[in-house]
Amino acid sequence: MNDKVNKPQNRREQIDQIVVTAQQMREIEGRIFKAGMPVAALMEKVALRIAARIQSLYPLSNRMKVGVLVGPGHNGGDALVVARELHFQGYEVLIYRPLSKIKELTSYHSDYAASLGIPFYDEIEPFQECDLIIDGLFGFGLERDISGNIGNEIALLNEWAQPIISIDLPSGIHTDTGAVLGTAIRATRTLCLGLWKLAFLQDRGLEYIGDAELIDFDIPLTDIWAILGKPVAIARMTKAAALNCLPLHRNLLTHKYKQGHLLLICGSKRYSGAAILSGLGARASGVGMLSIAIPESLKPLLVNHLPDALIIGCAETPSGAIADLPDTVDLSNYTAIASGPGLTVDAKLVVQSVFGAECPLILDADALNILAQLRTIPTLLRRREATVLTPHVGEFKRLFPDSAELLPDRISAVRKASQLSKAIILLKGAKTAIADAGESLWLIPESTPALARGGSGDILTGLMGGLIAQPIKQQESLAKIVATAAWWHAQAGILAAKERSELGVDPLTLSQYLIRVLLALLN
Ligand SMILES: NC(=O)C1=CN([C@@H]2O[C@H](COP(=O)(O)OP(=O)(O)OC[C@H]3O[C@@H](n4cnc5c(N)ncnc54)[C@H](O)[C@@H]3O)[C@@H](O)[C@H]2O)[C@@H](O)CC1
Ligand SMILES: Nc1ncnc2c1ncn2[C@@H]1O[C@H](COP(=O)(O)OP(=O)(O)O)[C@@H](O)[C@H]1O
Ligand SMILES: [K+]
Repeated sequence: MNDKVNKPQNRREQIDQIVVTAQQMREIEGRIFKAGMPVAALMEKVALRIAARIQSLYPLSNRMKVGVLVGPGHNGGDALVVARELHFQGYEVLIYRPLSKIKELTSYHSDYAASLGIPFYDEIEPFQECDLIIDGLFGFGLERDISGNIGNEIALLNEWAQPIISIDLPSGIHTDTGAVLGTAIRATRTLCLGLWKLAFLQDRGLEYIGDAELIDFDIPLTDIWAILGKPVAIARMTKAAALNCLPLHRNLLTHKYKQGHLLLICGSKRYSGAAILSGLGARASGVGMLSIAIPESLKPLLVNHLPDALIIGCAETPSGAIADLPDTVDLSNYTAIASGPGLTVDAKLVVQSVFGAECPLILDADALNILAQLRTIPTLLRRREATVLTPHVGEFKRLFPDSAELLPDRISAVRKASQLSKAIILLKGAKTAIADAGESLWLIPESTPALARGGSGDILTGLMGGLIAQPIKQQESLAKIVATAAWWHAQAGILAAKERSELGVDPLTLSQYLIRVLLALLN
């Protein structure tokens, strides 16, 4: 079983971890062309794979009318090759080509398609009859807003019911930020070509991208590393990447204190459930020892739910928040501390008291609000050990008002905040992003809106604390372990949603699916 964990990654596993900007994609392609690959040959190869995929998704039935939207660049060129192939396979094809000034290679394909008798149109109206639309208007070459008539025609097209497959990117979506440039195609599915573009990992463009899949066209890994460096600065957290950071196999001679000791500081009279949920998340991590500091009056409740945890009753403020940790607590006993869920901002003293701890510190929820009151950046810069912050966008804005100006470009915003504060920051969302002070950036590519539910973040805090507390392979960075926790959490959500529907993923259920994610990996 250990062999499974240590096995070298195959090409597809490596490709799946890579994310590029438009500029990087251009440079990588540039190397391929410079090495001798003809541009036309590459276009043919890519487009044949796209055509094959489209045929498997939409097999030819008696009547299948396909509308192909063709832009002025090589995205349009790809679309024309697809149009030609589908025509030869017996699909009824029509082409919308709104711009007459087009690149040379694209114009050759355009001439040939026309010579075959495929009809061309410069208005969208006739395409309402189509069973399927293929969007090859713009790919990663789109630099300015789509304007004028094309914009209006896209808006009209978006109101129709037939499926739309976008080639490379939905036309109108910015390759790096996911922003809508004027108007954009709302695709049912997008076939991303060669390497994942950044837009697929930004929340903003997701509603336009639809289902996303990668069409590999054998870009040599050496050309990728030559442009991106190795290890890459921005990576997608996939199963293959997570494998090394999960505590799947224990040392035979281990004992409980060797498996990490997490201190969770959470809960208040007002929010007692948050303490339970964080505790359940931590328990699922398999951490050797779990201590939970909570207001004294919650002790019976916590013992009831987590009999395995060491419950530390703390003095309470008049509002029922933790006033301070008891003198008997020695912070040097823990391998990680996680604080925040359910604390309320009245627990200011206790949050302040853990800043001096010499182990990784994870701050979430109210601990983040308290941090913002204490002045985020100077406070974090005084920390000697690593700090991990797990804000959602609202908390992020309170913590880092200056970096938040970069929103909705979440990736740039989280990276800047991390550089300024030297903390590892996990910005929650549909595509959660984890930045490590400019060192690395991890993105969680798969998740489910089923997780958008009060309390699911509390599970994540406990799980992450428990994972960080454990002895993970030394060469793995803390940011990668944080990203692994987020991956694990998201996978549990996906699995639970599959079996119980998106409404069936309450946080308690979510905590029970965490272990099933590991079981699936082991089997
Ligand atoms: N070389 C090849 O054959 C390959 C082609 N690929 C395809 O090529 C695409 C990139 O091709 P290009 O660099 O030609 O770029 P695009 O086809 O994405 O579009 C750029 C073209 O649109 C024009 N343009 C940009 N913004 C506009 C606007 N707002 N209104 C009107 N015109 C505008 C530009 O002047 C340029 O002619 C990829 O997305 C992909 O589909 C690659 O993925 C694979 C290899
Ligand atoms: N639309 C979505 N798609 C996928 N995951 C989501 C979505 N919305 C929220 N999440 C995830 O759900 C969790 C919510 O956490 P948080 O906002 O802290 O909630 P709470 O504090 O109530 O527990 C985060 O892990 C976040 O990434
Ligand atoms: K496109």
